[in-house]
Amino acid sequence: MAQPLISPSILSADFARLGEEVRAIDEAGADWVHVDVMDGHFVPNITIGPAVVKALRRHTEKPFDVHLMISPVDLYLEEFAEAGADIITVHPEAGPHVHRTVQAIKGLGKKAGISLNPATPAKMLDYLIDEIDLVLVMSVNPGFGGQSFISSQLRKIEAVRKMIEKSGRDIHLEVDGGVNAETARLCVDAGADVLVAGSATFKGGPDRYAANIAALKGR
Ligand SMILES: O=C(CO)[C@H](O)[C@H](O)COP(=O)(O)O
Repeated sequence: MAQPLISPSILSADFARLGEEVRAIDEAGADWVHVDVMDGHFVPNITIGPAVVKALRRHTEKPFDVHLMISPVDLYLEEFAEAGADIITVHPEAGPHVHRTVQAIKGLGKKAGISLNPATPAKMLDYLIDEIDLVLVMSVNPGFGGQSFISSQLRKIEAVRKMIEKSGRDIHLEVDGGVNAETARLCVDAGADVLVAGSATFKGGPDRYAANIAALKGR
């Protein structure tokens, strides 16, 4: 399979040692660092905020791929941008004017992503595809790591890949949720070029990170 970029979700890292964990995945071959931001309102879990993103920034130069599962979202874009996010991904359901949210992210000089929940159709991208840098297909309902991959999302990945090709733009297609060495292959075959993996990266502890990332890349 083509080799995808791997963006380990630090949701599955040891939160008591987050800086070390970020350095360890960087050294183990992670391409990006995926930061899951949850507010206990848009999704039923609470994780981390911009202060933690800022504190982690000095531990790696790899791009910070920040997935905001918060509502309202517009209020916090600037803080995450200043904290060191490189890519900021939002859900269309997180506010009334998602096009404006994308413009705000771009206005902050950051790459903008749109995340599609399992029940959100690819069609949602029709009037956004010309503005964005990344599409994140959620292959679990957002909120928690360690869930099983929802295989109906493979059709959506294929549909989004076609939309990206038609747009002629350079847009990443990222998949998040239940990604392991086996589902990684299915996602890449369907058209994904970036894979988020929490459990499958961090399982077995730091000594395993390099092998886990290599397996996700299909090596
Ligand atoms: O966004 C997320 C949940 O909302 C996580 O990034 C995702 O679930 C990754 O965890 P795992 O690889 O363990 O499934």
